Amino acid sequence: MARRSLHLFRDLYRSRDPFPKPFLQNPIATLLHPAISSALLQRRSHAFAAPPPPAMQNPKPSNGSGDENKSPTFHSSLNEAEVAKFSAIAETWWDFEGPFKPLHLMNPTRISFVRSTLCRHFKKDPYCARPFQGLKIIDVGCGGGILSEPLARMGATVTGIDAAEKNIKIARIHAASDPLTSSIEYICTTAEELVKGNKKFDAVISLEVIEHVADTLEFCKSLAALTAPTGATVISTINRSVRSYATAIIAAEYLLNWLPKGTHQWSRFLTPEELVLILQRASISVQEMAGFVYNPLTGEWSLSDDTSVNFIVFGTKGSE
Ligand SMILES: C[S@@+](CC[C@H](N)C(=O)[O-])C[C@H]1O[C@@H](n2cnc3c(N)ncnc32)[C@H](O)[C@@H]1O
Ligand SMILES: [Mg+2]
Repeated sequence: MARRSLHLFRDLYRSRDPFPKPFLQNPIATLLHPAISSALLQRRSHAFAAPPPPAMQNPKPSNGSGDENKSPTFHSSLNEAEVAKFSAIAETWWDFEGPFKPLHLMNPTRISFVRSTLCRHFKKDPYCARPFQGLKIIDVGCGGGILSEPLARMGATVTGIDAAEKNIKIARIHAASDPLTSSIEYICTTAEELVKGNKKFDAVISLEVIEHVADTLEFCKSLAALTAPTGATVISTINRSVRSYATAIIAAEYLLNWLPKGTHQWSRFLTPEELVLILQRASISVQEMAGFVYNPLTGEWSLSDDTSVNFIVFGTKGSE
């Protein structure tokens, strides 16, 4: 790996492209190069921009006011190849021993972060049964509804959106079996499409999605546009660190077979600093951050200060 890194450095300085693709895929080279973070930000914002999205199967959302044309234009952050990966295994969303087992195991921990940060922000009692009563929350990239359902059980009015129609179908069927979750509105669309309908939510939550989009800045701008002026945005993802290469890719995909091989591309991960900067550019200021750590002895996840692999951020609009 070290030798490969040296070759990549040599190629880097000979190349006209300041960051050739193999360089971006090499963890050691990336960590060693001081300018890599800002270059990656630039590259993610511009060079990786996706082609125009295919027409979604649902009609464009509309608030009926007829002023859709006044809303800002957001380019699609959709990466169709990434969405296809999830569509291919849509039937397994609610198989607790299947490819989404890590998300099921992580769910109580991430819900506890969401619950405490949102309750603090919206001055709700975190100890009552339905602390999110009265809040409109959107789960962007909801998959089969692993997060949407507990949000609804905690009293929120939930909208779940996902770019894959198959995921939405599974989510609808699963939610329909429980009166507490059957009110969830599931739509096959992207955040960018929904922005065109001038929709606003008290909280915009997108967990484990940003590492699968084509343009992180556009994606965050769409999340910001969906967030009400006094609302909150929560995002979780995986850090681009040597540890994440070893655990989230080598161990999870190749040694333990927790995830299908190729689920994640290490170069698409964001460091916490990069995510904070991107959100800042999208007018969201990060107020709280936590890491998730896995205990292999108990098989449980917990919140931690260690953000070296999985982490989650809570932000608010503007400079609040
Ligand atoms: C790793 S799964 C996370 C699912 C869910 N957020 C959770 O944590 O339980 C990523 C999901 O994001 C969806 N997705 C990826 N890019 C998207 C985009 N640009 N817009 C909407 N959904 C997207 C995929 O189809 C997939 O269901
Ligand atoms: Mg992921």
